[in-house]
Amino acid sequence: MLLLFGPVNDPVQFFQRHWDKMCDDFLYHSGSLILPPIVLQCLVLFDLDRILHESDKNIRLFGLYYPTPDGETVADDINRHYENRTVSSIVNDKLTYDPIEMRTRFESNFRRLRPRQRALVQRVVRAVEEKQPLCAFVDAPAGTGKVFCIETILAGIGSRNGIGLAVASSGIAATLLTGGRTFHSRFRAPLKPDNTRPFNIPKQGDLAELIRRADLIVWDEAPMSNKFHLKALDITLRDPCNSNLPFGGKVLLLFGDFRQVLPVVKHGSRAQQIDVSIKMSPLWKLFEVHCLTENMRILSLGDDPMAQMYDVFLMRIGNGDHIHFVPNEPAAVKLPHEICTDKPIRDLISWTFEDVCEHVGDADYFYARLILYATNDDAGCVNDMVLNDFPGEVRESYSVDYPASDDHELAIQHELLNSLNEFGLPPHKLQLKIGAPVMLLRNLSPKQGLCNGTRLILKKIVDDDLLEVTIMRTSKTTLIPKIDLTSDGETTGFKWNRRQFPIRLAFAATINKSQGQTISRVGVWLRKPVFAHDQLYVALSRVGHPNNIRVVLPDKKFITKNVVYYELLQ
Ligand SMILES: Nc1ncnc2c1ncn2[C@@H]1O[C@H](COP(=O)(O)OP(=O)(O)OP(=O)(O)O)[C@@H](O)[C@H]1O
Repeated sequence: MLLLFGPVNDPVQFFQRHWDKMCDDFLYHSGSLILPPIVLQCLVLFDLDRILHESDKNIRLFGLYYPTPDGETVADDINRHYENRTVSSIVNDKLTYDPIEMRTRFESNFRRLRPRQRALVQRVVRAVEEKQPLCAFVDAPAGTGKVFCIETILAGIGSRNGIGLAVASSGIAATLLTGGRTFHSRFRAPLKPDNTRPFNIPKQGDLAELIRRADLIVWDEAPMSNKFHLKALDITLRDPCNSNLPFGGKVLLLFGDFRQVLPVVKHGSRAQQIDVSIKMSPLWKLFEVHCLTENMRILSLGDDPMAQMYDVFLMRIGNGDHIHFVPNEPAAVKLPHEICTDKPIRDLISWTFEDVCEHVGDADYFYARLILYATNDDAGCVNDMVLNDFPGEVRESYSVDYPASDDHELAIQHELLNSLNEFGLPPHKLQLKIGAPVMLLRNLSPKQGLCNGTRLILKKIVDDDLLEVTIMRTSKTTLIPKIDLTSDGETTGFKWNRRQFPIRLAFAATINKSQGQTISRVGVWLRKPVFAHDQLYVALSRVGHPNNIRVVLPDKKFITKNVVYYELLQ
């Protein structure tokens, strides 16, 4: 992580000083065998190289080389021996599951599938068994069992010793899938989409081998991605698969909901936003569409009429079915008074974070609670208010800000940079308290579940450059270093860096950040109304029952705006 994101000025010296602290695993596995330091160094370098490859980097880029010419081969041989591998490590990683356990999971889930879920799973498993190409899109509104179906399909493939690659457009969604990776990291896709070039995957490399051997590719939250990425994936898969069929003849399964956040087009018009949707891709016509319609979260509540009514209401919000809401105001919607209040934000904070002082550091408590707002202007304000009431001493971390170029004229503008509070960057003056929730702002290690949007609990400030945190969803403890985050330079006209912990407080977050997260108690602060497609639906659908949500609106009639791009929902 330090090499990828951190301020390690001299990686070679850093390695020489610390390599011996990184070889505990190898010493443990070597048992009675004594490995000389030079071999241990090779093993550490080999492991580093493997980790860097996940981010499309390698040790040589950091000036690190094996101490002997055959170091890499020696390390690979030893690793293969320990792990009993016969194929490349990247493929091996995908084959480490137990097929018997997979069969048990598949059979247990399969019995519970609802009719539409079952039809989908059977269709996919049959295509894989018969090696038939398949392109399918699964329209899955919130709670209809998308993750449940994906996991069932992956278990079915795993039970036959097959390989299923699970990717997602966002880091958060990737962490919910077994072996999930972001689409960008798995396929080495550039952030700026280009539909004319394949992704950078050499045909003879490990990744190409993995793609060739994969029986299935599942892509969750596909509607959040740009149509050019779909096209580039098509071109990319044909080469390693030696096939001219679309997507190399693979079984490709896209999951998602067009009622959710769309691909980002900065300052884009409605037409531009719609145009980049995968639905506008010429490839879209190849996809057969399956619909999951039963909200399993609501079904699990039993025969609860309020939950059922809330489900119907949510679908109307998502589909922009406003006709009966506010006559003559197509973008306006009157929210039910049961979920609304015009009381001050302080009341919303007390309701959402009830008895917060008794839950300092309580991961389950904070995982279940979040306040959402629509615009970035409101960022910080709610977080600061809650932090004020939160017990404990305020700890401050100041960033070091500097222009990305060496231009001396720019170099004197530190104070100006310190004063900027750009979206996606942590603040210059980061105020924290031990036991408070924070949110990660970068995909540090999707494999460890450290993604942009991952919520954490701050456990300890180890020193000025390191935080000890607990990942809320898994309760695992990990370390977060200070890293260099680059601003896109939109405000300043030039790019600049901020060296800071890549986090923000997470009592409150934007609606967009909450996508894909199930939260038990949600406060929505709509001081300013939503501005993007189906943001209101995303906010309201985080919960399955009206008792678990409170919306603060400035309008006493509880009328607010709902933005829906109907073209994408047809
Ligand atoms: N057929 C099923 N039988 C029993 N439980 C199910 C079934 N399908 C889904 N569930 C359960 O319903 C809940 C919601 O399912 P899941 O998380 O898969 O939905 P989702 O569509 O991914 O939701 P979201 O997009 O809101 O995160 C989960 O607790 C899941 O285990």
